[in-house]
Amino acid sequence: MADLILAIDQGTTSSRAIVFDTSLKPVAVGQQEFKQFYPRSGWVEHDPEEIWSSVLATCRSALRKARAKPSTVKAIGITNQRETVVIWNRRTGKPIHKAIVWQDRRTAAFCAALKEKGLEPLFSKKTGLLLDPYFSGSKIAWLLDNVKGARQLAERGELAFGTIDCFLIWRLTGGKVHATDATNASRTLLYNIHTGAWDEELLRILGVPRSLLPDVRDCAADFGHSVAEHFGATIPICGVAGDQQAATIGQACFEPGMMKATYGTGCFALFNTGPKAVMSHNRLLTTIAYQLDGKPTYALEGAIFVAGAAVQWLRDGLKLVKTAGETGKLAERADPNQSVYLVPAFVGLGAPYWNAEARGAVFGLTRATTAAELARATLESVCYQTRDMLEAMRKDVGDAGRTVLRVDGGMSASDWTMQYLADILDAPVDRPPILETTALGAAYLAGLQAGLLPEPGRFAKTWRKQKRFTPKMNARLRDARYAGWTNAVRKLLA
Ligand SMILES: Nc1ncnc2c1ncn2[C@@H]1O[C@H](COP(=O)(O)OP(=O)(O)O)[C@@H](O)[C@H]1O
Ligand SMILES: O=P(O)(O)OC[C@H](O)CO
Repeated sequence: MADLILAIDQGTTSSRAIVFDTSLKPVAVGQQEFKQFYPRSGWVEHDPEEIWSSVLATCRSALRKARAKPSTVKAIGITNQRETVVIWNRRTGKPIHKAIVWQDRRTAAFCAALKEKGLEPLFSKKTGLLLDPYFSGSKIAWLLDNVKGARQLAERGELAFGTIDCFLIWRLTGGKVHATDATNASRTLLYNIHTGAWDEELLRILGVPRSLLPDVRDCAADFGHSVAEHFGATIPICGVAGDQQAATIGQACFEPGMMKATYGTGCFALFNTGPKAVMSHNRLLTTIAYQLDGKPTYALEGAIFVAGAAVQWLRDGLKLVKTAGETGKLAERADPNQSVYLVPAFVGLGAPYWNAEARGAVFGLTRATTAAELARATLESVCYQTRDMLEAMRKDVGDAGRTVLRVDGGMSASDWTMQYLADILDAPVDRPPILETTALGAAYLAGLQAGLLPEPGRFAKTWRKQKRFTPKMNARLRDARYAGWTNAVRKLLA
């Protein structure tokens, strides 16, 4: 039987496992949604035990569907929702609390207080990030301060922190390996992206003991072996990257100037800046896109918290549609003369606004407004937010920002949205045949390390587009539509 690679994609709303062959064709998929906990307004938690059991179940299901003999699975790649924090007891392996999810805003006041003290430039300079509750650092501090006895245990070296990749590696290796990769480390607010080390000064400011933190490795590296009881054989774990970085790899954005945007729960655009860390002057993030052979490649990133999540809200909250896919058809029926704008600030606004306290609003409603206009406004909001990000990027990198955008993720399946995106950005939008580029990126990293797949340059040549969306809207209409959006955001933030 031919060799196989198992990619684990642990996302915000579901865990997926995809078995790939060594030409990176998906052979079988397992997927399981898990529970979201919203204990208070703006708080979002996951149960780490459910994350673990869903990962095990989806891997086993994908391997079963692929009829894979355990000995033919040569490598495991892991990609994950980033920033989400788990802290567990090193002796028992038990988490001390639920995972605090990247969308969680409970540390907004804590971050604001650090900003008041003028500390944001220091954090930005070292980590490329902003003092926003989005990132792991303030969530770790919250757990240490709010879970009884946690700080003492941490100071005695009895606790371990990890983003989801790290927690899964710990569990898969039977507690032998406490490690993460440079892309996940670069999202914590604790990791110096220039020196490639945990930063003692930032640890001190946030009150995080060094003993909590994992070892940081390349994206293609030795992360230990999964113990045999999980999948019937010991399998090397050798590819790890945060999901947005894995999508950048899966989209083969290896050259400076290449850009991808992934439309899942949120939307995250990464623009490759090569071996140079470009610091944004326009409220974007600087992050590690990937690290191979000890050399980091950097990216500018725009992060939007709500993209597909707004479509889910239409489906599950308002019950305007039965499936996410119906929103495109509904939007087509909308009255072109109505100017309805939805600003989906359900958990605040990310790039380039970074307003943790903002909440969503709809503007321009009339008696004539129907579900169709609301659906259109929802899909459009994702495109306008991408334009906001791109405007900031173009200011940072000039005309290099006027590039083709490679898209992926569940929402990129919507032709209506992708055409509107090309129109509003005034840039071509390319969609590959496989929208699961996140898992593909993780599989590629694992296959690269296992010696099954070629170096990035040759892998990039295999990238194909399924469809290009070319801008068709006239400039006057584009400017008017976008001006309506910026006006709506201004009113919301006033
Ligand atoms: N055809 C579609 N049109 C609009 N939105 C869609 C469509 N298909 C899926 N989505 C949205 O995409 C998201 C799922 O994408 P996915 O990449 O699986 O997300 P995640 O990895 O964040 O869980 C959901 O929020 C869903 O509402
Ligand atoms: O789970 P996703 O695909 O929405 O991605 C979440 C991001 O990694 C958060 O930074």
